[in-house]
Amino acid sequence: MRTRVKICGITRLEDALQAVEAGADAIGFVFYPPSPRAVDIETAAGIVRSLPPFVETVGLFVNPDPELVRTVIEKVGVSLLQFHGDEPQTFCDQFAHRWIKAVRVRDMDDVPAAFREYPRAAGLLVDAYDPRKYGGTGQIFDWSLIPKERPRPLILAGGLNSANVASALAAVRPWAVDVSGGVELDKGIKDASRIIEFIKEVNRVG
Ligand SMILES: O=C(O)c1ccccc1NCC(=O)[C@H](O)[C@H](O)COP(=O)(O)O
Repeated sequence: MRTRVKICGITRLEDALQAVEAGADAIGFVFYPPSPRAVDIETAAGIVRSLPPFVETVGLFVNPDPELVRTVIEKVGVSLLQFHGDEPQTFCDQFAHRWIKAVRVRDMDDVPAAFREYPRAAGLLVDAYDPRKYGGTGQIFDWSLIPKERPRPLILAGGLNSANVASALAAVRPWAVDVSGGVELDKGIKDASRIIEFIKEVNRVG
């Protein structure tokens, strides 16, 4: 099975179109104002409306006000929600919309515990733990902490780039990979050649 690719932290139409052209399956928008990759609703809506069909569009939130999530669903039209904070399952499940949950991995039980805690999540995104940041850290973590046993799809994130993604795929065998900093020129500004190299490398390994 081909490994899916999500390019996260999109703030510009040209980056979204280049990601799709390069073969990205999903693009992510950060609706978390403290992030240097935060995007406003009007910009994200304009990007989503310009995309071809069959591209997953992901709205990322960190401990959001539910009203913000509803506004993003209604005005941007994202196809999937990503909760990247401390949201419990009851919170994530209130929007009648498909969602995934991010877990920042520090020890062996974090992933099994999250699969138990979020049985209604469409998948689990595993990311590096940093006490100062919820995500977009640019750091890899110890992939041996991810169990082989997974009841639902697992998405690997955290410090991935074209130089390390082959080892990551060999070690983890995830359903999908998620990258942000590894394909950027600057925060929120993607680099077409890095996106192309990254996706080429994922497809080479499979
Ligand atoms: O990207 C951010 O700034 C961000 C801020 C707060 C929570 C999540 C955030 N990004 C989440 C993502 O999905 C990133 O793609 C993921 O953390 C990996 O980022 P990177 O290590 O830079 O590839």
